[in-house]
Amino acid sequence: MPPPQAPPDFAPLRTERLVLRALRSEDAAALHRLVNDWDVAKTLARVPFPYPRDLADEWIASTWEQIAAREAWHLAIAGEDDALLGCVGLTLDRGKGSAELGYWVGRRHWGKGLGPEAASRLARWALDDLGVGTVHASALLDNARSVAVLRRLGFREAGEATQPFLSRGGAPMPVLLFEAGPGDLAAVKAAAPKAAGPTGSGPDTGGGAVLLVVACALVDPEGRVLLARRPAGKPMAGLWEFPGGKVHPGETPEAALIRELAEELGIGVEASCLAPFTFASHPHPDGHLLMPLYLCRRWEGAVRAREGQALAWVRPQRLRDYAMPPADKPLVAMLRDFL
Ligand SMILES: Nc1nc2c([nH]c(=O)n2[C@@H]2O[C@H](COP(=O)(O)OP(=O)(O)OP(=O)(O)O)[C@@H](O)[C@H]2O)c(=O)[nH]1
Repeated sequence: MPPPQAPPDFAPLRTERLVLRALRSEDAAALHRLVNDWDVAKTLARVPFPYPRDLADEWIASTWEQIAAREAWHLAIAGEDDALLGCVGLTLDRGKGSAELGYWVGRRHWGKGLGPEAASRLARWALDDLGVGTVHASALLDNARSVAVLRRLGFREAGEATQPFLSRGGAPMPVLLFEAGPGDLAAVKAAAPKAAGPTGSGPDTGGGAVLLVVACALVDPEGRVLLARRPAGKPMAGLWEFPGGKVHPGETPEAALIRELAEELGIGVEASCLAPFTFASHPHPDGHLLMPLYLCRRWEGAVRAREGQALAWVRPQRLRDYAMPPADKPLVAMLRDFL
C-alpha cells in the first residue's frame, strides 16, 4: 500500500479547550518551532535535539501511515483557533492489549494544564473506544512536574527503568513507569484561570495557593549534608531532598521543622540551633511551594531513618549528583558556595 499523501480520516477528539486531530502538512513549521526547544526536547525519549526541519514533514507523514495501519495515533493538540500547541501520542501493543501514551506542549503554552487535558482524553479514548486494557506512560525520574501530573491523572506507579533518550544523544536515563486501567483515570477539567505569572506562561500552580514547607540542611562535623530519599508511595518518590515537611495550620516554621526532624529522623533539635539559610520559591502541583531552608549543626540523638527512607550524608560539592526536586536546585548551589 503506498504511503498516504494526506491526513487520514480520524474523527477529532475534543476536550473543554482542545481538539486532538490528525497532524497536517501545514503544522510542520509550528511543530518544528515548538519541539526544537531544549526545555521541551530534553524530557522526550524519542525526539532528537536539535530537531531538523525536514524531520517535521517526514514525521507528520509517518503519523498518517501509523493511523491508517491502526498502530499509533500521534495527534496534534490544537487550540480553539486550530493552531498547533503540542502533540499527544498513543502507540498500540496489540499483543499485550496495551498502549503507550506520551505528550509534549510548546513552552509558550505551559502553565495552563493543556498537556494533562490532552493526555487524559487520549488515554480514556484508548481504554473506552480502542478497548486496550492498560495505558502505560513514563516520566524522567527527576521530572517532578510530569510525575505529579501522571499521578493526578490517576496513573499508578509501576516501577523504574532506564530508557535511552534520543534528545540526549541516546544517553540512558532513569524513568518512572506508570500505568492505568479502566476506571483509574480521573476526568481532567480545564485548569482554572492562572493565578500566577503575568505572562500567562510558566508551570501550573494548581490553583495558586502557597504551600509552606520547611526543610533543614543537617550538617555533620565533617561538613556533609544529610539528604533523604522520598519513599515509594509518596509524591515525587525516589527523589532526594532535605528532611522536613509541610507546616501545619497554627504551627511556626521552626516548630514544624522540629516535629518533622523528630518524626523522620528521631533527633531532638532546639529552635536556637536552626539557622535560617535561604529559601526556595517554586511552582508545585499543590500550589506554589515556599520552602525556608535552615542549617543545623547540633542535635540530640543518632540520625536514623524512621520512615523507611534511604539517607545519605553528602559533601556539598557532590549534592548535584543526586536527583532532587526542581525547587531544590538553587538551594544546592547556595550550599555548595557557602558551606
Ligand atoms: N521536605 C522537603 N520537601 C520538599 C523539598 N523539595 C521539594 O520540592 N519538596 C516538596 O515539598 C512537599 C513536602 O511535602 P511532604 O509530603 O514531604 O510533607 P509531609 O512530610 O508533611 O508529608 P505528608 O503530607 O505526607 O504528611 C513535597 O511536595 C516535596 O516534594 C525538600 O528539599 N524537602
